Amino acid sequence: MTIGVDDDERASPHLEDGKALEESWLQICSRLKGEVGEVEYRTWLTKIALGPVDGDEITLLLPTRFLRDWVRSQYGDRLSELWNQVLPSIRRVELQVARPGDPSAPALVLESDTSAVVAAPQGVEAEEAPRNAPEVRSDLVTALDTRFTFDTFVVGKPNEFAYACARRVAEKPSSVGFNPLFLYGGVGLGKTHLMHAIGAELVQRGNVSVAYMSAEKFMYRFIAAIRSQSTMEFKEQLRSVDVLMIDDLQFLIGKDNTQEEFFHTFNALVDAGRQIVVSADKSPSDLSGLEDRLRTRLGCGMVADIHATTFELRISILEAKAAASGVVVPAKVLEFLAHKITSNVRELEGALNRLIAHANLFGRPVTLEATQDVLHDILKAHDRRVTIEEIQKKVAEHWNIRLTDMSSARRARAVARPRQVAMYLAKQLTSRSLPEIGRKFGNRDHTTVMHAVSRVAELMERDPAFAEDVELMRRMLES
Ligand SMILES: Nc1ncnc2c1ncn2[C@@H]1O[C@H](COP(=O)(O)OP(=O)(O)OP(=O)(O)O)[C@@H](O)[C@H]1O
Repeated sequence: MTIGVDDDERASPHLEDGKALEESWLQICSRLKGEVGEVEYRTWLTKIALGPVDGDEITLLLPTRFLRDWVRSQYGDRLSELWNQVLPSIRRVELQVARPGDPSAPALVLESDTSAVVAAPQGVEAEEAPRNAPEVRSDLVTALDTRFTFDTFVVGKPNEFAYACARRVAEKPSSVGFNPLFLYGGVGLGKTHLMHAIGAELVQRGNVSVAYMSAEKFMYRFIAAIRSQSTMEFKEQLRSVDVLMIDDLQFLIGKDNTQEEFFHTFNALVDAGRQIVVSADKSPSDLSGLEDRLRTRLGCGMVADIHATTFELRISILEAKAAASGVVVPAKVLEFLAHKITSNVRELEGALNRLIAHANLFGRPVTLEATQDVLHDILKAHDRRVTIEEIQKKVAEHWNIRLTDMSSARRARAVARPRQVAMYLAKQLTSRSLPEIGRKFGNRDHTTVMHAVSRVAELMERDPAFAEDVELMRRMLES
């Protein structure tokens, strides 16, 4: 991290003036903030304190080894460049750890003493550099995506519980009953978004170290640490954070050693009062393939699921994203997309983004016709091939009624309710009109179908068990 500067290029040092040093640092901080963004800056760079200057070298101090390594790997070169630009007498930047909690740790007072501009950091851990020592892996953490905040997360029935839990953890990490927070749900429904939002919120409040990574990354880092015989450093880095978030935990199924390591890290952090947030595609009890003791511990805090989106939520998400893009997308187009693309938010967002990009590129307004044209391939892939007959058959089987009752006149609830569900699913999963659906259900009127659709939607809102049943049915039919 040393950058060379010719002697004659060096400006006269102003290091006898502590203020110059402080001002230079402020200037550097402000430039870094502009370059890396507020969230990154707060997460990593506000933890840096000025250390002593020795000749042409300045020492910067970080509270943990983990932070030092991270800052060194991500910002080391840039810090050197900036120091040299702002204060050319500085040619080298040294990063050191000032042990937290050490009573002799430096007060980091800027003095206008001629010999020591900054109070000597007595608590500084010397940079150990034994030959052949393994490199400490500092690329443990994935930076938070600044787009994924609570503000940009659209809340609706299917995700309101998970959202409330995430907010709670961001406000009061490690509260009883919320540690760990386990978020689960299908692909592309917002688990990662919520985790990043927790991270962003915590970082904004300050003074909390947050580590987010996928379970896959966790495993690769762990393997790399074993290979380079640096598992102690790996453990130390992980265990030094206040909040650890691991995404897509299902990846650890069948990876016994990594699970074991994760289990110990998990216990160490929870025992030390740190917060853990985990996401997966299934609930802890359904993650067969994970060790029992790990599943048990994962289910000990708060388990929150994110359900498949409803039409209303898809519309709200599309509205929010269209508004943020600045492109006018007519309500008809949004409704069309929300009807057609029901799989997950990622695909819905992808389709809208493509429309918006197209509109921007050609400067043409978004119309229903243009949408069908631009999204031709996506819409084709989403064309539902489920038939009303299949729906009737599956629903009848599930609720244990006769197939003929789908079109019979019987009105007993045990028969009428499954029939309504089948009508609801027919509306959701096929492109048939209400009268067409009615005809398939014993020549019923389209208003009967309309009533069935709204009745089922209403019941789903009121009764989560019923909603789960219907959702399950839908997924089975779609797959
Ligand atoms: N409620 C929501 N409001 C706004 N955007 C959302 C919402 N839910 C999901 N998204 C967006 O959808 C995309 C996919 O979400 P995300 O990556 O969080 O899904 P995931 O559940 O983690 O999926 P995976 O299982 O593939 O990891 C992201 O761009 C995210 O911002």
